[in-house]
Amino acid sequence: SSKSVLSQMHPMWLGPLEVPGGDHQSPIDIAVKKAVFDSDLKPLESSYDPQTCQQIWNNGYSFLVEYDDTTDKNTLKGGPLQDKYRLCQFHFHWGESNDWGSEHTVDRRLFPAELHLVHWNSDRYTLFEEAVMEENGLAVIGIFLKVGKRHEGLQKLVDALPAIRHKDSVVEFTRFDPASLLPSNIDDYWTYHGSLTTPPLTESVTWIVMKQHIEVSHDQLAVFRSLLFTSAEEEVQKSMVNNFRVQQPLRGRTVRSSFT
Ligand SMILES: NS(=O)(=O)c1ccc(O)c(NC(=O)NCCc2ccccn2)c1
Ligand SMILES: [Zn+2]
Repeated sequence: SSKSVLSQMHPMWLGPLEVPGGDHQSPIDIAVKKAVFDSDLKPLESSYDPQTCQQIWNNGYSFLVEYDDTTDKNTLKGGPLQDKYRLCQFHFHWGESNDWGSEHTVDRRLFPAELHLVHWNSDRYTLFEEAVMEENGLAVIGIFLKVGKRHEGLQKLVDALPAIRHKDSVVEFTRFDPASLLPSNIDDYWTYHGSLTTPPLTESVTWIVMKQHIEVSHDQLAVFRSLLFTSAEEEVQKSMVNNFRVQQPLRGRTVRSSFT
């Protein structure tokens, strides 16, 4: 799973840190007209097993739904990827209002939230912690959330949030199908090479940002904002909102699109 060394390495997330010398940082603004159509990009192939869903927990920065990634039961391949990647967790970033919250933007347009499905290269590495340090180590699918109709698949997750309000709270969470959160069209996406958007900010991510968003209701998103950054012991409780990083310079990178 993806917790462990990463969270110990950075006890405090002090906001959008600049990484000295990092020129492949994420997130970025996706300028649609500047994206280059690449006909070699294949359709994405994902295969997820809901039975491998294990827990949902608040890590003090977001909430994560974690999967058993000790076998090749949840795989992602195709698209821009040369190898097979294994899902380890998914999480979200969101704002205090519906006007902002996403990490990536499209022609500077902000969305109220963004879902990240985190996969690591199981053809070349044996652990997430290894892959996170390598250039071709991770593949993260980014999906924008818009406020609209209620998302039936999301509700099971929303109902679990009150049990993990505080930092470091964990509850068992089973039989959740991550595919239920994918938009109907996963063939249209942008892809570029970038980084984790939180410490350690390593430049190990092949980003795959979906053109089609998913819709969630205002009330569902409001439950995200009821989470807390702080642990139960802390006197001052802080709402978990605005847990996104600001857009980073493109530094000459090309964003490719799988569609014209
Ligand atoms: N947001 S992201 O780029 O998809 C991503 C994916 C997998 C990850 O492990 C991380 N980062 C991560 O887990 N960092 C350790 C916990 C932490 C530390 C500081 C701020 C936020 N989160 C970010
Ligand atoms: Zn993320």
